[in-house]
Amino acid sequence: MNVLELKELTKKFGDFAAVDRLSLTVKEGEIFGLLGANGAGKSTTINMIASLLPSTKGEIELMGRIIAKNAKFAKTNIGLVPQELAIYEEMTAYENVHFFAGLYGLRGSLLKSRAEEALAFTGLQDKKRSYPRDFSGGMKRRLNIACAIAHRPKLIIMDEPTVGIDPQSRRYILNSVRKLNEMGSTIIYTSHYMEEVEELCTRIAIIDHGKTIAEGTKEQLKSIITDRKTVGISVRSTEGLQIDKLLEIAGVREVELDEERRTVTIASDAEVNNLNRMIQQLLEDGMEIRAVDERQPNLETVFLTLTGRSLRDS
Ligand SMILES: Nc1ncnc2c1ncn2[C@@H]1O[C@H](COP(=O)(O)OP(=O)(O)OP(=O)(O)O)[C@@H](O)[C@H]1O
Repeated sequence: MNVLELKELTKKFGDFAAVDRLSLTVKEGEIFGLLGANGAGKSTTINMIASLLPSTKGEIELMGRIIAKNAKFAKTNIGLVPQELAIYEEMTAYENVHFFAGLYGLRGSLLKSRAEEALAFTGLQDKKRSYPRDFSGGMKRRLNIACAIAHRPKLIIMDEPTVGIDPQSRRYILNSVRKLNEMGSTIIYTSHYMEEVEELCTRIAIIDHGKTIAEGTKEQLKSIITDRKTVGISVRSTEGLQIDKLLEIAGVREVELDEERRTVTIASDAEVNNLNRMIQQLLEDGMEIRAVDERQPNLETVFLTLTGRSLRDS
């Protein structure tokens, strides 16, 4: 079953299309990754799915129903973990979850028990009477999640839930995403951390300039670039290294120099046998070579190849 289908979804701010005829399908049971650089249109897309922002054009279907015509159905079946923390500092953790679960339509004793359950799920049961102003960043993020899941939505949307938190809380959140998925929720997970998306997501859409530029499993996305190889060469010092000379070598497409890690990364056409020539050039530049490794393509390489930009720097 398709849990979510976006059909030519468009959002314009004035003349600028932040989301531009974006189509994609999320199936039941998936952890679906939306991967894109800052400003690619991820949050705008999510805000439209969560009915927080009207679309300019196109359609959003949740389990076969158009959300614009089924507002209550959409509200009770979607849980949004927004990028900006949406919790009230002057309310206790329990009161926060109770309040949001009420907004999502829960009432009475069910509301109370589900609020407790969500706090337990996020490891905050001991803190239920505490105020979020005393929480660490990671605990606030967990409370933000508890508020979005108490009503047990079919579709949980997480907009960059691990931004700015410590590694331990990040691990906790990633594990929670997996558990929620195992318990039956379909998840949409947005991030510009390629490693997270690669680790968690069963299918991924790469978004750029408001459009889906590639969609598929990790393996399918990587197979787009099987005609490329990436070689990483570590040297003792990068001083004197001539990037333009490396770029003149047959087959070489891109050269990236990391002075801090003292490595040079060379992307090249896979079928051209040019490793000897690269090494020879580095030796001519006076480099002392420490290690050479041929890297498997990852989502970062896919992104770089499709958009011409690095996910981090753009
Ligand atoms: N209310 C608005 N008015 C005008 N432009 C907007 C508005 N909201 C978003 N934009 C623009 O739309 C584009 C997409 O923004 P969006 O926040 O959806 O990107 P994103 O992929 O979520 O990025 P980030 O990772 O930084 O959250 C950006 O260029 C942004 O400046």
